[in-house]
Amino acid sequence: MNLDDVTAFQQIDSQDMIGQINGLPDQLNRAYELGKTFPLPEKRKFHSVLISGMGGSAIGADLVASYLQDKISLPIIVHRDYELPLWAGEDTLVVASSHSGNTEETLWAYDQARQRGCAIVAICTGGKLAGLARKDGVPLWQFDHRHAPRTAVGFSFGLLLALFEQLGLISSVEQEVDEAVHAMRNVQTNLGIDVPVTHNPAKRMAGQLFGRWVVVLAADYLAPVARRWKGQINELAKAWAQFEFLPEADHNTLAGLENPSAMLMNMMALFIQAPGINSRNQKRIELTREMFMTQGINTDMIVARGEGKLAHIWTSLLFGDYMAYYLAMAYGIDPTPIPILDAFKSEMASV
Ligand SMILES: O=P(O)(O)OC[C@H]1O[C@](O)(CO)[C@@H](O)[C@@H]1O
Repeated sequence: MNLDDVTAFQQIDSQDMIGQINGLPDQLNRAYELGKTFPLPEKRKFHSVLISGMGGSAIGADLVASYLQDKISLPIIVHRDYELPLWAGEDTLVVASSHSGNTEETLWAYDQARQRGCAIVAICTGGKLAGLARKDGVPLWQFDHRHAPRTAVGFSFGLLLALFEQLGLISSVEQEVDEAVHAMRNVQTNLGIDVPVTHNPAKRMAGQLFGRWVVVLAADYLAPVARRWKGQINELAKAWAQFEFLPEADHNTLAGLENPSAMLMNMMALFIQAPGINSRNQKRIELTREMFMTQGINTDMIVARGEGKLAHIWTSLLFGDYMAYYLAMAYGIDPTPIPILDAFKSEMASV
């Protein structure tokens, strides 16, 4: 597929996924402002925050947790499962985050949080979770968004940020949000569908990844961005990908670069770098990449843009979203429907 053939894109992309990706800076801004208008739980003093969600509704929580690691004194745990940990109790704020409001793991966690007397906030577009929150008098943060949950990452992130601010758990990050939005708009000028391959790094990278096994590596506050890249490659391009976090990967993954050699020769390792991450981790990224190359593995580096952490997170995330979109186009695959995940959900609902 010619990655400059915009007419062919329009035929494949049945539900305007590219429109959603283009709209992410506005979405982030809107969500952050909207979150400042929503109701809070009565209790305001917590020892911990647990955010329950899956897939596209969990990744925003990962990003918030790592962005706030040096800004908040409470632990934030992202929970992608049914049973809540024993420590979750009356001093825990549980945020149930589900775009559809119908994800069974999140509804299960919501139910347990109610039984344990946790303070709860429900974030969703509707569904069962909205109904339960209304019935139970739980603060309901309902937003309007009619596309796939993974395209609502600006909402799942921006609403949580506003929640923490409203609760007084962090000081205002408005300036950083503005800077991130500005930096995203800047990088978009090189990433859009009208920008030809010769000037478009996301298209070029998609060309490199076509037919390859992909691993994305990152450290520090960019670790969840590697996870987002992996999820977007899976769900948009219907392609295999994995993520690895540094420094941990230097203590095991590196040792696995020998076998099976045929598969490793078909691998592409992507490293996400930024000037704001711990200087030892920056060094590790360079050295780890060198080790991969010495083993004969193809690599590439993505350098986050903008000044602050939030801009780094969002510019590198946005690059990944465009790249995954172009990879879907290269494979000739509609990036929005995820039939196998839907079929699996129905199967689970029937047993
Ligand atoms: O945000 P929801 O509606 O809870 O869905 C969670 C995840 O489930 C999926 O629909 C697939 O199972 C993902 O696309 C989504 O991110």
